[in-house]
Amino acid sequence: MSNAGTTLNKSMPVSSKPKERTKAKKRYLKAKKERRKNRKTLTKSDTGGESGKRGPTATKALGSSGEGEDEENSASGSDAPDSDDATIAKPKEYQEEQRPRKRRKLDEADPPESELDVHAAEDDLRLDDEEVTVQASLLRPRSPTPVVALPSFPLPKRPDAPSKATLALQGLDKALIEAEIVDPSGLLAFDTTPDSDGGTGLSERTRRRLRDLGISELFAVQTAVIPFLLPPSRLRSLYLPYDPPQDLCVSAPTGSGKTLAYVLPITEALTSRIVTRLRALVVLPTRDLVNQVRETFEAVAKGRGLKIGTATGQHSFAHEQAQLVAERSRHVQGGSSKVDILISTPGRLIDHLNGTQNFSLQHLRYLVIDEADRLLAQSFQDWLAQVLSATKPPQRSEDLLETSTAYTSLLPTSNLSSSSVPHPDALAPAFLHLLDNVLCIRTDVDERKEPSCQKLLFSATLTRDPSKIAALDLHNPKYFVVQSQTDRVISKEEGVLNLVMEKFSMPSTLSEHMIVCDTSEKPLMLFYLVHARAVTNALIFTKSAESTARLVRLFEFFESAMSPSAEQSGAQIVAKAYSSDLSPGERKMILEKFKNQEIHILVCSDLISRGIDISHVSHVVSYDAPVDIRKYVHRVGRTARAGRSGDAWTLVEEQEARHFKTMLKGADHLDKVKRLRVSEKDVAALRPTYESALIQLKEAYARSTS
Ligand SMILES: Nc1ncnc2c1ncn2[C@@H]1O[C@H](COP(=O)(O)OP(=O)(O)OP(=O)(O)O)[C@@H](O)[C@H]1O
Repeated sequence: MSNAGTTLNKSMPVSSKPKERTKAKKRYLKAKKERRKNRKTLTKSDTGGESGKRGPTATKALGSSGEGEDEENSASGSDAPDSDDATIAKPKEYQEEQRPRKRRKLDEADPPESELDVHAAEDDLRLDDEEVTVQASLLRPRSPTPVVALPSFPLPKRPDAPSKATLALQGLDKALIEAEIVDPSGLLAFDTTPDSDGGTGLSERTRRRLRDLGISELFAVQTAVIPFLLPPSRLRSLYLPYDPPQDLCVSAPTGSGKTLAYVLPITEALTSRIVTRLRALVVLPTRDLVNQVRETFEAVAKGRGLKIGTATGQHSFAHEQAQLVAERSRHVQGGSSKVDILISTPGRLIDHLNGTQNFSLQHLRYLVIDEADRLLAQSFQDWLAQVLSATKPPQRSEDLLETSTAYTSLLPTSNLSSSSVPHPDALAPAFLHLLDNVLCIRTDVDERKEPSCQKLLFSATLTRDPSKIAALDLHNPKYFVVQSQTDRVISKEEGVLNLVMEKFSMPSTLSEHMIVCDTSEKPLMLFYLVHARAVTNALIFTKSAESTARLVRLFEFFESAMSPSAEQSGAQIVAKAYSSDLSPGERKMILEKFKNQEIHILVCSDLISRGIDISHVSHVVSYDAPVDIRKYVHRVGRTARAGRSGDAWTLVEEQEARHFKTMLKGADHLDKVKRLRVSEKDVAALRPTYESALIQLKEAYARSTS
């Protein structure tokens, strides 16, 4: 408004005779009023008062003064328009179009009614602008109530974007998200006093036994798992038909003590058993591991009277049957077992399930799947589904008759002899309803009895593959993830993500190196490591049994040429092959010799890359680089076990370097593997011997093929 006033002031200088002009204005206004009155009277008489029928054309014909009146009405508010003028109201856009430019400019500044009139007579009259402005502000309608600012709606608050970790955790199994992250440095020392178990959950007897074995503290994974598996003694019960136990998944680095984490609680829990039944089954991928775990069980359970058996195919099937089952002449519904604990490979286990009378898993309290990711990837005879179904009673029918036939129909026909005798005490609680000759009358309050089998999964590279995990049908599983926190304390989310993203934890005492070299130089690099870097007490991994045998022969030629006198004096470095080409007996003997340090270097395929625990292994060499991170983790994990230090070396061919580095990078591990550059100067002294050993090897192969 003030702007408009200023504009007027400049463009219309005030006249020298204001008084006479004011009178003239009054006269003009009066005349104008008269004219308007007359015109209205005329219009009414013309239209007979039907102003509503007037169109825009008629309105236009009224001339400029009429138009001004329209604006006057609109300015006075649309709520109570003068009835006549309202009828000729035109759309705003239309009015805008008709107005002269100058008028429009003033309108924009919201002129008062009186001002409009003044402009209508602008050619004749010059008004004092300020006077007009004051009048205008006085004429503007005012609200009877004080104007209060309306409360504004609060602006919608944008929620904080979820963190990357939260997004990555979406869709994961709830049990996995709620995993417990365990710090590997958390050791728990214990003593052998009878009054307190020191938080271990172990009996005085077990603690004393551990002391005898040279163990005085529990490792981190054991401090987490043992109390979980051994609740307070009053709650310990072998069968929990109405409250089946929570299953368990454990991911912990290699050499962190996972075996004792299940051997100790199983031994402790089964010590109180009265009748021998097959109550613990440990499944492992190889015979060597079965033998190793058996030794651990025997060491811990010494003097407890627990019977421990193995099934690996190392002995004849009939021999194993005789070792495992007591009653084989007639069918016993509850099964018959000579062992409390069975350690087996999956293949042989299936053989016994299908072919050994009275071999039953219905009493199973613990089902341990060690190296779980490897075993779950193994679909041999659908072993897992068969084992799981053997732990459960056959589908229960509401009709007793049906259930008993349902069960018998599942049994091999050879089992259904007329001498089949039910032994009520031999049946597991969840199987009791299957008794042929016991009439049970069900009521509505009967609760379903569940099998009490608790599944325990262990690995350093636990899978989170949902399809594999789903096949296990886990019951309310509890996850423990042991992860190195050397740099900083990691959050629970991070811990779970590391597991999901396969960023596996390695022993903190492990040093890792890689040598990138030409393929033809790999044997020379190995000899360099043995002679210049004192790499003995070592496991050397190759990609196949064939390359294992060839490398051992080359090594022998090289050593003989390198120090012929050492051979006679017995100071030579001894390398032997360990592969699937050897018989089980030979393998056992070689492994024993290596453990006794009569063999200094064991060249092997991935047959023993998992689980094997040989305490004095101080070096691991991947002669052929591993193709995936799991293989790498398990290979290098044969050293730096149980808190000891160790070195891992990987010989990477130039064309493999990119893949190897990408693999390590994907596991967030590239910076941990130091590159060792071996120059020609470093190997110069070894080269002539190496070349002569190569010639000898060629000749030896030529002889054997001719
Ligand atoms: N509390 C302990 N105190 C001392 N030594 C222990 C303890 N627990 C386990 N060990 C030893 O640590 C070594 C490694 O244990 P174990 O073989 O159970 O490791 P692991 O976690 O199963 O490794 P992998 O994943 O390679 O199979 C074994 O020699 C075992 O005897």
